[in-house]
Amino acid sequence: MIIAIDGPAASGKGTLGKRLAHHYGYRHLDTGVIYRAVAKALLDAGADLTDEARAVAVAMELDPEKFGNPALKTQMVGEAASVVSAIPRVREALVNFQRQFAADPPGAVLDGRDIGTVICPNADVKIFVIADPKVRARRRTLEARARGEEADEALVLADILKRDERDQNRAIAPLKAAPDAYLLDNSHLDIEGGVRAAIDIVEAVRAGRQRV
Ligand SMILES: Nc1ncnc2c1ncn2[C@@H]1O[C@H](COP(=O)(O)OP(=O)(O)O)[C@@H](O)[C@H]1O
Ligand SMILES: Nc1ccn([C@@H]2O[C@H](COP(=O)(O)OP(=O)(O)O)[C@@H](O)[C@H]2O)c(=O)n1
Repeated sequence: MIIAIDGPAASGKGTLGKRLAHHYGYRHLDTGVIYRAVAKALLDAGADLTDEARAVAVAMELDPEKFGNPALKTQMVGEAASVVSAIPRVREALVNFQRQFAADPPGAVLDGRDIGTVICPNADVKIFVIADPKVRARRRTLEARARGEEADEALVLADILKRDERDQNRAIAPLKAAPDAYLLDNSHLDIEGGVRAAIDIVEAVRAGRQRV
């Protein structure tokens, strides 16, 4: 089974993806880290984020072993990721890796922006996670502070809104819910509540299929 989770910045996709994968014994891929890794490599090299040839070359040489690097999680890298991810050839260079990850047994949970629409349009279950922007900003701020970073909630909110706007309006693979995605509003749920709601969605889809 393939579970696709999409949604805006800091909506809780990664948390749900990880927990769902654990629940079902599947593998989990946070696809945001892939774009973050491309962005960080360009930033580290002092390269222009819009240098298409260079960005594509970096995307083709990514080392998945390094996707766990905590330095990928910063706000600056997230913002840069949103710029490089709008380059069509960068996205194309990363499609096969993601689809292969999704296809490998025993099953997979992928979270990102275009999983249900572009990467895995035939996913068994698609969930589009949303949460009030202020709630997302609060949670992301607490997360950054827990890592020991300084974070101003108003600036975090501005970053989230700017990234959502860019991700929704780009020409290729924009952030949007697939027509057959289930909406999960995480604003007023704690993590356990969100996980239960997501499992309920998966189980409802499975039960519906068995009836057919
Ligand atoms: N339902 C929730 N209640 C409280 N905090 C949450 C909830 N879901 C996620 N979080 C926290 O919000 C932050 C963003 O969640 P994350 O899963 O990283 O989002 P995304 O992958 O969409 O960017 C994390 O610090 C996470 O622990
Ligand atoms: N499938 C994906 C995942 C991320 N991205 C881009 O990568 C950026 C960082 O993604 P992320 O999922 O790590 O961001 P957060 O929601 O964790 O803040 C996003 O703002 C998108 O521009 C994308 O274009 N497609």
